[in-house]
Amino acid sequence: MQKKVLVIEDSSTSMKLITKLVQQALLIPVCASSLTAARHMFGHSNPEEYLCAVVDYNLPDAPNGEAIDFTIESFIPTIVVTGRLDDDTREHILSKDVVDYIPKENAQVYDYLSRLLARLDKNKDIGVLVVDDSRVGRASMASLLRLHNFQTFEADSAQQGLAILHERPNIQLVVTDYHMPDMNGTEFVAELRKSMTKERLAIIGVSAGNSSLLSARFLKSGANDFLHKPFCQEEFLVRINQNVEYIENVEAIRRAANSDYLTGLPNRRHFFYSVNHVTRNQPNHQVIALIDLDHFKKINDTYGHDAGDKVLKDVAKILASQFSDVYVSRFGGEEFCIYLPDINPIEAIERLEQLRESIQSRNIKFQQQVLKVTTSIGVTTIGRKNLEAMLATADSLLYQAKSDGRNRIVHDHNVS
Ligand SMILES: Nc1nc2c(ncn2[C@@H]2O[C@H](COP(=O)(O)OP(=O)(O)OP(=O)(O)O)[C@@H](O)[C@H]2O)c(=O)[nH]1
Repeated sequence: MQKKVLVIEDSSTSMKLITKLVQQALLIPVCASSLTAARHMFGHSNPEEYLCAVVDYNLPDAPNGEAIDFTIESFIPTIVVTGRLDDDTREHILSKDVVDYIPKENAQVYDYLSRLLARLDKNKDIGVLVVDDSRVGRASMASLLRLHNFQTFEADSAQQGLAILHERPNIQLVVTDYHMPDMNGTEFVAELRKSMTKERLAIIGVSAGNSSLLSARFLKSGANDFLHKPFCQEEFLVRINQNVEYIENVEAIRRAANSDYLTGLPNRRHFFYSVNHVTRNQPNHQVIALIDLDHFKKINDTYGHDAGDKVLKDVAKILASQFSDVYVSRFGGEEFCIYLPDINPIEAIERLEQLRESIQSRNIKFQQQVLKVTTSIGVTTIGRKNLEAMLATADSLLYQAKSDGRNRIVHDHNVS
């Protein structure tokens, strides 16, 4: 469900800018130009409907941050924007349980706000583990993380931390103290790095130790970052967000490198990588199917390239849903490939026949038109060690399916 953002701001220029950012983040702005209007608009709404509130510190009927108290008391995570840049205001704002404080210094603050809104929305699915034997230390870091919507887990020892990580695959970040009873922080980091890379799990070391060597030891043991205690709330959260963004960016690059831009299916390179892993274990039976759309050029020529793209996307969806248990790829153009390991060849051919029929009977909607397409499929059931050799056989069977009239399967099972 699309979440709402309560915006309380008396400057119409700022309101316009913030409203636009909220909409760009695919959230619904609920706008009020004063505290009174905000109370009226919020009424008895359910705070769960709101992702957060963006509140101006100084309003005509709330000159000293009273609107912040209202949103916090209403259980809405609160981001404060203010034109006041003095330290007293900053201290006053940060003494309250706000998500963040954004001084209106320059145009960059709106970029920061935009990223913050996107983060708050995404953070609800991200786990962060805090490992510290001090209950107070753990609780203070965990409560800051909760303000930023993270799913937060706490461990009072390295062993407990390892157990929680094992149970919670959505943990993307660990914040660990150095002094712990069973294992120190750098030993804990080294242990984690045995199974999880920096790109899969970010680790931030924290310590009150005076030695500047400690940060180097954490980093050399595999931590992504380090913070000296006591740290300021803003620095802690900025570092947390930066490290989470790093993991997300690496994942986005990995996904883009491995998938076909149009259909989202694994691309040829990734298919070879995954399938070569499986073939090394020499599965009992292996089936490879090469699937090629028939007379696809005619669809492009008649209805345009966008219509052709829509056909490719719809066919890819059918493939992905009917063969989610095996390996599917768009090889390029209008050609797809499926690799089925450990399968009875007859069952594989039946499944591929169902696929051919599903594609043939699908009404593909493009603008006001309904498009139809058929496929020719070459299937080799003679498993070989070498993937290229199986593909070459499937290709010649596909060629035969085309020359026999298209919209059919040609296979080599039990053909002498
Ligand atoms: N819309 C669209 N067309 C593509 C894409 N990639 C390749 N094509 C087109 O796919 C068509 C393939 O045409 P051909 O190789 O002649 O094959 P065909 O028309 O399907 O004929 P047969 O395979 O012999 O049945 C060409 O017109 C390419 O431009 C794509 O990503 N999108």
